[in-house]
Amino acid sequence: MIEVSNLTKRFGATTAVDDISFTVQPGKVTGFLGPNGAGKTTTMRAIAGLDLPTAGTSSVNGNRMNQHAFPMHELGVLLDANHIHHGRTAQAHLEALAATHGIGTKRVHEVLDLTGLADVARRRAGTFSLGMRQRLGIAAALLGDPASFILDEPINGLDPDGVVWVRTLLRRLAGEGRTVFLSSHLMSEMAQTADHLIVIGRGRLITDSSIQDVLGSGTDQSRVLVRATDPDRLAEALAAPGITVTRTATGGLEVTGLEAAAVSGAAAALGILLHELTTSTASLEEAYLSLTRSAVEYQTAPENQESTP
Ligand SMILES: Nc1ncnc2c1ncn2[C@@H]1O[C@H](COP(=O)(O)OP(=O)(O)OP(=O)(O)O)[C@@H](O)[C@H]1O
Repeated sequence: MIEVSNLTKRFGATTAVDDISFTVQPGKVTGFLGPNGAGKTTTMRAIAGLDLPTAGTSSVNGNRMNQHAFPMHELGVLLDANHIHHGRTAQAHLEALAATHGIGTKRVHEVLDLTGLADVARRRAGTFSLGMRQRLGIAAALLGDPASFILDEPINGLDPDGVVWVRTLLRRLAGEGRTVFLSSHLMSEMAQTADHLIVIGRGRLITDSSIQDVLGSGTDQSRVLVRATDPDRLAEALAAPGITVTRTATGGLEVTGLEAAAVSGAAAALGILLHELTTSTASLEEAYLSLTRSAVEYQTAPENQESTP
């Protein structure tokens, strides 16, 4: 379990993390989201004991990181895949790390196998692609067989096979009862991997909820997409307070405020045939954008925004 209590971190005049508190539960994959500069990396570095907070505390498996005798057995950390000795082979890099904790070569070979790096174990890490460095970083995080993990953008640079592999690995680690905390900007991937989400913006906590709750908060309602033989008559019949019916560019109808069954019932009563009836819920991306709209530090102007003279 990872616990963060009233954590604040300032860099000079910049407050990177502003009095945030949350708990990352074991047995789940928890996603950590926020716009650029929101304070995710700073929070993760503080949890890992790499930076001292200005105020507040964090603990991993019940203790502060600097109180653990063997940190690698408590927390697997991937913060920067480039933080490797480029002249060392992958195997030598892992062996050097393992030696600091009395971990044997057998475990080094196990994690090389687990991360698909066995064939390149004797290549210098400096020649690795970003994806291979990510795998090496994950291998290092796994070395101590820890109960908790923090991973900053672990799928950055991975090919589709690698992305699926990380997803499967993280789900398995959570399934074994471990605590898994990861950041990513890839919403579609987060939606498939995480059970729970912590969202921050400008250093403050915005949301600490299950992924279902976050999805439910993104738009007011689900939408029903309809394709029918007589869309105009159907639209007229569906019109009522609280219900919006709009025409789509391809001649269908998008209905909010009504369940799919009610739409098909109205169509049947009028003898209108339906070619398509689909309920679409908000994507995680929509939900996330709506949650963080006011917390985006580096915002691009909407494409259709007119410039003021
Ligand atoms: N060592 C540092 N010195 C000064 N300012 C820093 C330092 N590290 C982070 N910051 C600032 O703290 C804020 C939070 O940065 P942080 O890297 O934690 O955000 P993030 O959410 O991880 O962003 P991104 O998604 O872009 O990686 C930013 O304004 C950043 O410029």
